Amino acid sequence: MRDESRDWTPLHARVHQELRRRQLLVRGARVLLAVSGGQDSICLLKLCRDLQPKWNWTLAIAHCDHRWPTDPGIATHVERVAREFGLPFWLIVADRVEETEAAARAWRYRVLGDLARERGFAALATGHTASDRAETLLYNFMRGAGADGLQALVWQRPLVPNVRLVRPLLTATRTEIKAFCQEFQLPVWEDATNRELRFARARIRHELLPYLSEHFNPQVESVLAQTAEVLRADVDYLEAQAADIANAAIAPEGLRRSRLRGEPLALQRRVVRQWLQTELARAPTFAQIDAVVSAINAPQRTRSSTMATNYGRAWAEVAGDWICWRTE
Ligand SMILES: Nc1ncnc2c1ncn2[C@@H]1O[C@H](COP(=O)(O)OP(=O)(O)OP(=O)(O)O)[C@@H](O)[C@H]1O
Repeated sequence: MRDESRDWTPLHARVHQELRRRQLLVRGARVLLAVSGGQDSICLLKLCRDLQPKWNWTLAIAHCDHRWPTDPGIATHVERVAREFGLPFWLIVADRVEETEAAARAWRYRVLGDLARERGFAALATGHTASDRAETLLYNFMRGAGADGLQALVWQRPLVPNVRLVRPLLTATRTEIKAFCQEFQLPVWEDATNRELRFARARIRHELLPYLSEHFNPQVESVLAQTAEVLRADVDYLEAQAADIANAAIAPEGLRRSRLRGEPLALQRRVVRQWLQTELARAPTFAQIDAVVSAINAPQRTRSSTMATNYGRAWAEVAGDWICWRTE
């Protein structure tokens, strides 16, 4: 029998190893590929198709039509590509045009997750890359984020019951992927790639990263992606520690100070953030978290400034062993 892996490029081999090492997709899995038509997801499609005989996967393609005026033709193109690759294809068309990038993404993940579950796919695979990871890290860094915000774009996570979202290309940079697509003359729909660029992070991609690469480190994208990877493991560990403390510290009365005293500041902040997330109408700010953290060792009746909570405007106040909410 012919060994297909003889024709593999270094990228094929790397993705194959990552899949195995991280157990992203098991042998024989049913995998739905999210294909936008741009270079990243077309590269994902080619790689998965080539690796398929080794893994014995069942593959299919899904494309979401957002009905953006700039998009005509992409859905038909992706459908044609699916036919060329001999794979089943599903097209999901939006009922209405979403206004923001975030709303469009939320809709996309929802409908793709539903489709995967209904059709019995255990995984939905996307073409996110190391470059996406580096951009997300820089973008969140400049907007202000802790380790949690910087380690965005994980290799895999649950999407809906019985379906995981997996990102097999997270070590590949966009430059590598472009070269791969050119080498195999893959049918990339350029507009789809450009559409991916028009949103908020376009300037990071086109101005900041090239500048950093030229003046500081040519490997900046891979290095930042690795930073995200390291932070991911740190965050997982801290979250697990914080969850244990939160179980004992958070109660209907409020926050139990004796359980938090003596814990490292990193864990105190995490537990307080978790508490505030359930109590406040909006995501807590760094200043709000720190105000409550300083109340852990503060004298009786110390109070924070007023915050918009789920019960109206209130402040956090020290009362014996507790930090509780008080209103006028
Ligand atoms: N219209 C679409 N139909 C199917 N899959 C899509 C579509 N748009 C994006 N995807 C999938 O999502 C991946 C990432 O694309 P893109 O960066 O545009 O989306 P995103 O989810 O908004 O990413 P980010 O979270 O990095 O902003 C693509 O490689 C593809 O797998």
